[in-house]
Amino acid sequence: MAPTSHHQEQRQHTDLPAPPPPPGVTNLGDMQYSKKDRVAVIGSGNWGSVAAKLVAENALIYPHYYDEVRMWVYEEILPSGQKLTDVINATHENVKYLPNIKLGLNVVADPDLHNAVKDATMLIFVTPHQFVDGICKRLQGKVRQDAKAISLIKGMEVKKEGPCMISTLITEVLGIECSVLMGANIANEIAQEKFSEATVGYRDEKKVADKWVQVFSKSYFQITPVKDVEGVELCGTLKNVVAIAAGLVDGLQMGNNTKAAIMRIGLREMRVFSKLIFPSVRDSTFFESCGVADVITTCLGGRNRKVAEAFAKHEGKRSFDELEAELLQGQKLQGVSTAAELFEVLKARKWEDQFPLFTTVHRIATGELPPSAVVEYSEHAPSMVVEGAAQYY
Ligand SMILES: NC(=O)c1ccc[n+]([C@@H]2O[C@H](COP(=O)([O-])OP(=O)(O)OC[C@H]3O[C@@H](n4cnc5c(N)ncnc54)[C@H](O)[C@@H]3O)[C@@H](O)[C@H]2O)c1
Ligand SMILES: O=P(O)(O)OC[C@H](O)CO
Repeated sequence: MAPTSHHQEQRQHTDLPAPPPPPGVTNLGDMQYSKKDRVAVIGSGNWGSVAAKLVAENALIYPHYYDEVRMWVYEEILPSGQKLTDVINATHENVKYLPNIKLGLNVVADPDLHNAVKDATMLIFVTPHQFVDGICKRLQGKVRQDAKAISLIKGMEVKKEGPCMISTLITEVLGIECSVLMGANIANEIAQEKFSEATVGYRDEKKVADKWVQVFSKSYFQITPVKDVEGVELCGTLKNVVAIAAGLVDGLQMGNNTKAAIMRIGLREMRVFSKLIFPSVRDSTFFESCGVADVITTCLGGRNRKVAEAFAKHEGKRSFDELEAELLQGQKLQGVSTAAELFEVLKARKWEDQFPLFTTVHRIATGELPPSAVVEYSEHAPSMVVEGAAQYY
């Protein structure tokens, strides 16, 4: 049965004038007051829960949002025998994926995907990337055609014709516009309201980007809109492969200089790959939170780094899948599958030599190379430049 909202009495400030726009937002135009928006979050993992907390707080502050934020939960039974959704709705905490953080009384966990998105005008997609295709297919014909979407998902799909970004997949399957939000955003830190930044990538309409900026912004979470969906999304996607390399370096105890070198080489491959695939990608995007800042934070403190460190410590004898299950308890890595997807693209285009770090990470993850190979390719790199790429180095 679909859950109901218990929190109407919790709404605050609805009779007050709207607060000033957040930093970076110049003009919300008439969209700010013309109709109420209903926000739904599709996904409820570590970052999904934080996203729900952020938007639910803002939904109570701004009068032009409905209070209730529905969060679709992939239902599971906890060791206590209770359903995760029941526990979230009773305690207002995602005890499995974001323990000890209150999500807000207006976040309603809903295991029914169709009900979760019903009447929503703003759809936030935030699941591990491997599940989004199936979720979108289930949502076909079930979302409002005037709804706007945003993807917080760091990952991509590979189709016959090449890489397909998740925002594109959402647009293709659901027929609605999709922006992206990426950045140096380790979820647990934002949940604790520690200052950080993010980047919204949008395609055409700045007005739409401004709405997304508004609904996510807090004084401790500052967002810059950038008209470069592909650049922002590729940054968020590819940095997970660099994070695996950084974790291997940590596991091999190679020190800070080596790790900094891996981060630099990784950022360079991110930029070259992005620009070869989408020449419209802007250089400046790599200097936003979604670019260099996310590479840094993910290589210092992310889950991909953590699991790759353990993989190297075990000399590749325990698989990433096994270590992921043991170390992350249900949370998902994106870097290993992204390395495989990336490798498919590189192989199809005969670009493997052009991207030695990306290629080597994949070969290490599959057991073809030992973890130490992460630093054993770079002497070959400069001479290998495919046509069109030289300009990006
Ligand atoms: N956690 C972070 O710090 C962080 C920060 C920024 C971006 N991201 C990105 O956000 C996306 C979502 O990550 P997360 O951290 O919210 O999730 P997570 O890794 O914490 O949790 C995994 C989620 O997948 C769900 N799930 C498991 N099997 C499923 C299935 N078959 N179908 C659908 N869902 C299933 C689980 O219920 C859980 O909600 C990823 O692309 C990630 O890269 C994460
Ligand atoms: O924990 P990771 O490695 O999935 O990274 C989390 C975020 O993407 C960091 O911005």
